[in-house]
Amino acid sequence: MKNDKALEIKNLSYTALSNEILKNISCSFKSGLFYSIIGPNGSGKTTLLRHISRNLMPKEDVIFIEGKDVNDFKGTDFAKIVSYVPQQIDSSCTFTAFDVVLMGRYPYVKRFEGEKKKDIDIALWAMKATNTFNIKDKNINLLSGGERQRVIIARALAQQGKILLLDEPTAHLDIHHQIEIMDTLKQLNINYGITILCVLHDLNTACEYSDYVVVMKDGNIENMGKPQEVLNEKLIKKVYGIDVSIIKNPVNGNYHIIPQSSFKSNREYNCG
Ligand SMILES: Nc1ncnc2c1ncn2[C@@H]1O[C@H](COP(=O)(O)OP(=O)(O)OP(=O)(O)O)[C@@H](O)[C@H]1O
Repeated sequence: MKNDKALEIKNLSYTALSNEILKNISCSFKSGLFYSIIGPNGSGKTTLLRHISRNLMPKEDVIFIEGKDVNDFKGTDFAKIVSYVPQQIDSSCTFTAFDVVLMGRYPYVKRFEGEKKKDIDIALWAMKATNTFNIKDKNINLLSGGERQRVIIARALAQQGKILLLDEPTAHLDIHHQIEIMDTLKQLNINYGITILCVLHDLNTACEYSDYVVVMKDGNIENMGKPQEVLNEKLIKKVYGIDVSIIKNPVNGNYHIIPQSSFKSNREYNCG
């Protein structure tokens, strides 16, 4: 149901090797909305996603999915709700792209039964949605970084979770595929009501696609809210230490952030 709490975090802290990486984080995410998690390198974004996805098991009574402690889910039940696209992809296997996407169906496949036609159809749908259908028979090792990234996103889609976590999903992609993947994620968010939490570095992409942004700094949530309400010059200076100008995107009227570099090129550009 739209705007119900899909996910709630209460006082999440995490220390590793004496580093306090997450500092008493509390926040909640409404169902069916698109959230971007932004912040400087090392601010704790990946560590936060790894806790939500149970890659780092949180303590009890800290992270709740639809009101239930994530510790209380069986593995396959959790995987039917939450899918995770990590930043680093293990490509040491020798499977085809299609095999990898079909693995996303593992929570639904009963032991000794194998995949059914429905699983295969959903895997093929996920490949079409991510524009990877044409490379379905290729060995995953032979794909480019961007192609592999799209296959991994397809695998997460095939899992059909209500909550999709993505860690820099466009990091290896060219500009065409960046837009294609972000548009696909937004369509899934709108058409299927999937709640999306997506770590992004590009502030303008975050502005374009997100209902809310979560701004992290030094293991804390510095601010959380609608992009145009949160991402002002003062906050960006505080969090990233840079000056920016904010204008209206002349094409669609959206908020657009322009970083101010102190470097001035001698080259002349004819911008016609
Ligand atoms: N297991 C660990 N042991 C020690 N330090 C860690 C561990 N995992 C993460 N860190 C540190 O915690 C901090 C936050 O890391 P994290 O990967 O969550 O940041 P991030 O915001 O995702 O960064 P980036 O934008 O560079 O991907 C970093 O300083 C990192 O070195």
